[in-house]
Amino acid sequence: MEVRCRAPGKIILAGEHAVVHGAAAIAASIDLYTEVRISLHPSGQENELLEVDLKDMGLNLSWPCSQLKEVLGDCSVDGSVLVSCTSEKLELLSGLVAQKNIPQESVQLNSGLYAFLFLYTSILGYKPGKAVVTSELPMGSGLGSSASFCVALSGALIALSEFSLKTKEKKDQFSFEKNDLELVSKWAFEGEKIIHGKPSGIDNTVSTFGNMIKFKKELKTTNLMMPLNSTTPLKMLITDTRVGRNTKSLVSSVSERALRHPDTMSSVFNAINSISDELALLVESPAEDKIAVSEKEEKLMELMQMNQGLLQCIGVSHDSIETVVRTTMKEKLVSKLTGAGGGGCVLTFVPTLLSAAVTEKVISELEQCGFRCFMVKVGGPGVQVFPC
Ligand SMILES: Nc1ncnc2c1ncn2[C@@H]1O[C@H](COP(=O)(O)OP(=O)(O)OP(=O)(O)O)[C@@H](O)[C@H]1O
Ligand SMILES: C[C@@](O)(CCO)CC(=O)[O-]
Ligand SMILES: [Mg+2]
Repeated sequence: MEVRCRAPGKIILAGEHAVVHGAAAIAASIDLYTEVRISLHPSGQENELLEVDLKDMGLNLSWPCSQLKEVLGDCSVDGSVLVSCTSEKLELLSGLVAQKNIPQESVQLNSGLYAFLFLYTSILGYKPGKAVVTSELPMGSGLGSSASFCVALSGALIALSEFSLKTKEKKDQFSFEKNDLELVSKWAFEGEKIIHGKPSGIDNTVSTFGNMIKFKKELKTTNLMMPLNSTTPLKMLITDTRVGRNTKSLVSSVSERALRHPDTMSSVFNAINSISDELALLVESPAEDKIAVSEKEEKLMELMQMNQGLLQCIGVSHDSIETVVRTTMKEKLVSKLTGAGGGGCVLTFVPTLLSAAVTEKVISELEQCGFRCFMVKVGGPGVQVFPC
C-alpha cells in the first residue's frame, strides 16, 4: 500500500515568538509544499527495512526493522493515541541516526530524522516501508519547513495506519475528516517538539488546516484557532536572505531574554498581541472601493512595520533582514521577518496599486545583495492525501 501526502509551508503576518509566550499570532499557508510518499512492504520477509529517502538532500538511509525493535523496545502502536517523545527515547533515536555517519554539512537534518523515526514507529510500529521526501520550501528559513515535513509525514502515516480505515475513500481520492486533521496536527506537533524544543503549535496548525488563521496557545485549555476570511487578496514578496538559522536556538534566546527582563518582555509580547488582534480585524474588514482598499493596506503595512520593530527589540532580527527592510523602504514598502528570524526569509507587502516596474526594481536591488526573491500565493489548502 502506498500514499502520497503534501502539506504547505506558511508565513507569519504577525506574532512570531510572542505566540510562544501566549500572545496571539496570524499565519497563512503558502503555495509551497513538502511531500511525503510512503510505501509499505509486506511483513514477514527476511531483512525487513525502514528506509527514508530525503531526495532534495541526496540522503538515503535505512534501518533493519529488527534493530529498531531491539533498540526502541516493544511499543503498543495505535495512531489514535498520542505519545510524546521522552528524553530517554530521544537519546535512543539519536544513537540510531549517529550510526549513519551523516556528512557534517547535513547535520541539521538530524533532528528531522529523529522526528521521522519517532513518528513512523509511534504510528506504524516496525512495519517495513520506504518514505520518500521532497520539498519546495527552503529548509530552516522561516517558511515552516519543519512543520510541513512533520504534517505531511504524520498525514501519510495516519492515512496508512489501520486507524485510517476511517479515512473516507472517494473514488480515486482520500480526504481527511476534521477529527483526522486534528490528530495529524497533534502528531506533527510532537514532531515539531523534537525539532524546535518549544513550539507554540502555530506552524503545524496552519500547515494542517491551511488558509489564514489567528492562533493563541493556551496552557490549560485547547489552543485558540480561528480561521480568518481575508476580504482582499494579500500579495507578498518573499526575500530569502540565505542566512542560515535555526528556530530552536532563536526561540530559546527569546525565552532567556524574557527571564532576564520579565516585565519589559511581557510588555513587548502584549504589544505584539495587540498588533495581531488589530490585524485579524483588519483582514476581515470589508473594503468595497479603491480608497477603502488602500486605507486598509496602509494600516496593514503600519502594523507589519511595528511588529518588525518589536522583533528587532527582542533580538531576532539580523543585518540581512535590516538590509531588506531598508531596501524596500526606499520605495515606501514595508517588510518584516517571518518565522523565527535571525536570517531566513523576509515578507514584503505588495500593495494592489504598486506598479510592476517598481516591484521589478525592488527585486533587482534585493537580488544584487545576494538574496533570492519570489512571490507566493497566500492562504491555500492545508494537508492533502492522495492514493498512489
Ligand atoms: N524536507 C525535510 N526533510 C527532513 N528534515 C527536514 C525537512 N524540512 C525541515 N526539516 C527539519 O527541520 C529543520 C528546520 O526547521 P526550523 O524550524 O529550524 O526551520 P523552519 O521550519 O524552516 O523555519 P520556521 O520554524 O522559522 O518557520 C531542519 O534542520 C531539519 O531537521
Ligand atoms: C518563532 C515561532 O514563533 C514561529 C516559527 O515559525 C516559533 C513557534 O511559534 O513555534
Ligand atoms: Mg520550524
